[in-house]
Amino acid sequence: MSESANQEQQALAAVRDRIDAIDLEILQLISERARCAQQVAHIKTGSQSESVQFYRPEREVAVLRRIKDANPGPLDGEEVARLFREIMSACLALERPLNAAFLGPEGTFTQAAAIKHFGHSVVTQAMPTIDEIFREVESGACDFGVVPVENSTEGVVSHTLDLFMTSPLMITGEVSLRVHQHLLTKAADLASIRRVYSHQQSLAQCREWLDRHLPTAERLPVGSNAEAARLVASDPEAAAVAGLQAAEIYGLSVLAERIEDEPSNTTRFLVIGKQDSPPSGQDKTSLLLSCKNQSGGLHSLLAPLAVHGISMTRIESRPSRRGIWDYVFFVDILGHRQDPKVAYALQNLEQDALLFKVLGSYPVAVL
Ligand SMILES: O=C(O)C(=O)C[C@]1(C(=O)O)C=C[C@@H](O)C=C1
Repeated sequence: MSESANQEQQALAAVRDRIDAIDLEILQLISERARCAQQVAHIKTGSQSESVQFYRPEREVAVLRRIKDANPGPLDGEEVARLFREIMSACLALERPLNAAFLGPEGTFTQAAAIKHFGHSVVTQAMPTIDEIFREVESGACDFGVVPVENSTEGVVSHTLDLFMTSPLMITGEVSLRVHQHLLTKAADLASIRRVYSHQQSLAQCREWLDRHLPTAERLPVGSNAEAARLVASDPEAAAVAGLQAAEIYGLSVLAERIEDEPSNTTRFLVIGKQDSPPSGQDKTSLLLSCKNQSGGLHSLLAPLAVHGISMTRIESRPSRRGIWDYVFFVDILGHRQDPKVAYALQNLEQDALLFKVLGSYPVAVL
């Protein structure tokens, strides 16, 4: 070995020794943190309160925001927050394992959203439909559910919004996920593909790519992308539009990567549960409203938001199913329903609205 190669080996060994020592220190500190979480659980279990809440969304975002603010680098803030997300997830599982229902089968973007929000220690439970996610949480069989609500390319998932009209569940969190779609198959080339399966939203997100590269293949909408991947695993003339997780789970190869028409394609998911979240300092509130069907009705209904200086981040209308041309509005505003300004505005809104329901206040997503 040359002199310079020898020096390089020694330098490398010295840094690796330092890394080994640091890892042991990190391990000691993580273990100490986990013991603190056990103490928290002990205090919570002994409390007089009727429903013990192990999962505290407002505390979790406070921890993640503090870590991001204190991050000295060189790791990126998002990256550091993701690491702490996992540490907290493991600590919570030690207190009490949490389970979350998602739109199955295994490998969907909804499952990825659940893991992004709760960390890998959450026990995810696949449900065949969005309705069943709601039912599973309503019955108490699952602590939380994760449902898709809107996509930046394709717009709202109207079925999810419709379910909020009748469900007693509340929104306790939101998750945004960059969605990359891939063409997964057992076929050797594009020419062998006769059928393309996917969820209808995903087919729509890749419409231009499919028109260009697979113009004659039949497009077959199914319940989820992962379901499409499962079907394709036994059909050599078919392809699925789905995420990488599905390729791994169903043993498919990726024939084309990132085939979504919009590179910034993002899907927003909501976390639903029996309670919403206490204030975290940076929150959103989702409302379900309807007004009298008369000219200027919506304008005057929303006036209290402007009067109290509250920002509206989203409004969607859906047929109310009470009569034709009768609509309900899904409105997101910045702030928590317990913030004084928001509370006043909501009081005024409630007086004028035909239908007024707070779907929940929840922390603005950190990751
Ligand atoms: O602070 C709490 O209430 C905890 O239970 C601890 C902890 C954490 O690990 O920091 C774990 C789970 C909760 O969701 C929030 C925070």
